[in-house]
Amino acid sequence: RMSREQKAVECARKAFLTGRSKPLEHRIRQLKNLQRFLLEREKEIAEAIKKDLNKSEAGTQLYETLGLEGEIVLAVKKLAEWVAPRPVEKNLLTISDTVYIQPEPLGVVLIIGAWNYPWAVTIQPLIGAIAAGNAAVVKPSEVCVHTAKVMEDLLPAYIDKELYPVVTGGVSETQELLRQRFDHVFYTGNSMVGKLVMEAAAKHLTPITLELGGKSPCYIDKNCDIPIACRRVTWGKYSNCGQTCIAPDYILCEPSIQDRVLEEIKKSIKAFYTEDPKTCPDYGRIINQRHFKRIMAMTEDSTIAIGGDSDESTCYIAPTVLKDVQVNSKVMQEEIFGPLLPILTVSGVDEAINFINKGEKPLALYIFSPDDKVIKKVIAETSSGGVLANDCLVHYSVSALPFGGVGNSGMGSYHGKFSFDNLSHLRGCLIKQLKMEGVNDMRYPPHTAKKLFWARFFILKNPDLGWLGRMTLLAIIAVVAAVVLQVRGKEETFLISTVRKRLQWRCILFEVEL
Ligand SMILES: NC(=O)C1=CN([C@@H]2O[C@H](COP(=O)(O)OP(=O)(O)OC[C@H]3O[C@@H](n4cnc5c(N)ncnc54)[C@H](O)[C@@H]3O)[C@@H](O)[C@H]2O)C=CC1
Ligand SMILES: CCCCCCCCCCCC(=O)O
Repeated sequence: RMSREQKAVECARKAFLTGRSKPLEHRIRQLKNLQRFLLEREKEIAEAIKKDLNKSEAGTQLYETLGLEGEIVLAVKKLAEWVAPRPVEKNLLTISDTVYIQPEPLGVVLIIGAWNYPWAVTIQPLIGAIAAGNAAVVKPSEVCVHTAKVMEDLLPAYIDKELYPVVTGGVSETQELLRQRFDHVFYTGNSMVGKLVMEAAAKHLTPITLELGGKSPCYIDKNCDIPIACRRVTWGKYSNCGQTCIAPDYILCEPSIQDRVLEEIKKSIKAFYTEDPKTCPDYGRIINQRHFKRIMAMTEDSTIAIGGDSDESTCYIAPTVLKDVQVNSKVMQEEIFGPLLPILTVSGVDEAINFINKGEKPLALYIFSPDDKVIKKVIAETSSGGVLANDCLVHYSVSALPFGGVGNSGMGSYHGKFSFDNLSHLRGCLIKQLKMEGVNDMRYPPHTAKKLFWARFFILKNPDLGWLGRMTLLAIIAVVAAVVLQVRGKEETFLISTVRKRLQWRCILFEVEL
């Protein structure tokens, strides 16, 4: 008997094979339906996420649905351009051919979402999958019980439910899905499960995108405007109660500014979340007791400088800052994913860079400095999924930037056109005419030194030399063609003149293209 997961995949595959996901009009209609869903179901979305994560309605819009709407609007506007053939530069050998990249759908994509921004990380890949003409099986995180239910119950009323089925469930259902054959798996979540996803996908040689996490460092230079830096870091850290994949995980700064940093973070916490964050509607909760216990255990061997209060029954942990934290302390052993902000002191930017480079490549890296040289030095001497100077999180909202990790923080990227390209096959296409066979002589056996000489010339020369360069080169081609063709009779002389004329035409066409 087929499992529910198998049935969903088979249904999506069957729908994909009808070809209806491919026409541009279909993709745009589905994207607009998705946008309508976000607007018409705003209330249900907000209520569910309030129950799951204690997010306020404004917070849900600001951090989740606004970004999704922006991505839909962009995809609808740009889709005709994205799906169109992309002409590429040619070498002399292919100068008279049509050479281009044709993006084509991959097939059926599996989207496995995480719980922390359950709409953003589940629907954003779906936007890419629809735009690229794929079918997609959507698996929201079971950890956000109410949100998963809204997705399962309401989404099918808006978008093609056969092409884009929602499958809910936990670990065993996800494992059952992963046993099926997909054309791409897009996973968001922790690195440990990321490895299991990769292993399962390897069995079918299925390409994957892994949007993972890690410890994103934040270096604060002693010369920067500390109140402003700390305000931005406080926002980046405590939004969604620290449960953000790109939250600054820890601060690196010189000992001389640690107290000022503490003072300013304290002021910002108060300004954002009042004296009593527990009663503030903009301050979230830890997703469940397992994570609550995990986070609280991290504070055990460090000094709490700010916050530290907690309430297990409501999964509340106050915005907390730990000072003079040691490298081997518990809080530095794994991604915190909660409202703890450790400060580690370093002697300066060089030590900060060494420290960062000893760890895994992070998803985000933050530098606060007024000095462009310091910023550029950190960028040049480190690696991370994304890097931000003098702010936190906002790179996530720029559709023109690829969002994704590197090394331990993931592979592949998305947002805007990157989502489209990631979930498309970029097919290389070359269309040649059956004429001008003489030009090909240099590649046919018997191979000789002379033919090789001309092959080198034709293959290695890049005709992107401007108008004059191209004219000269095209003239040379005509001469070369004459040599290679080894003119032997009237018939072939005619051929040469045809080649020459054709090349001249090409030349004129090039100018028109310009
Ligand atoms: N790079 C990015 O865009 C993002 C990364 N993250 C990262 O995700 C992590 C937090 O999410 P998680 O707690 O992992 O979310 P989670 O517990 O919701 O798991 C994510 C998905 O994996 C599935 N899953 C869990 N265990 C599994 C198993 N053994 N086999 C197969 N599937 C399984 C779940 O059903 C769920 O759909 C953090 O490390 C965070 O940094 C979170 C959001 C965005
Ligand atoms: C107005 C600025 C909005 C900034 C948006 C930040 C959203 C962060 C979402 C991070 C992704 C994740 O952790 O799932």
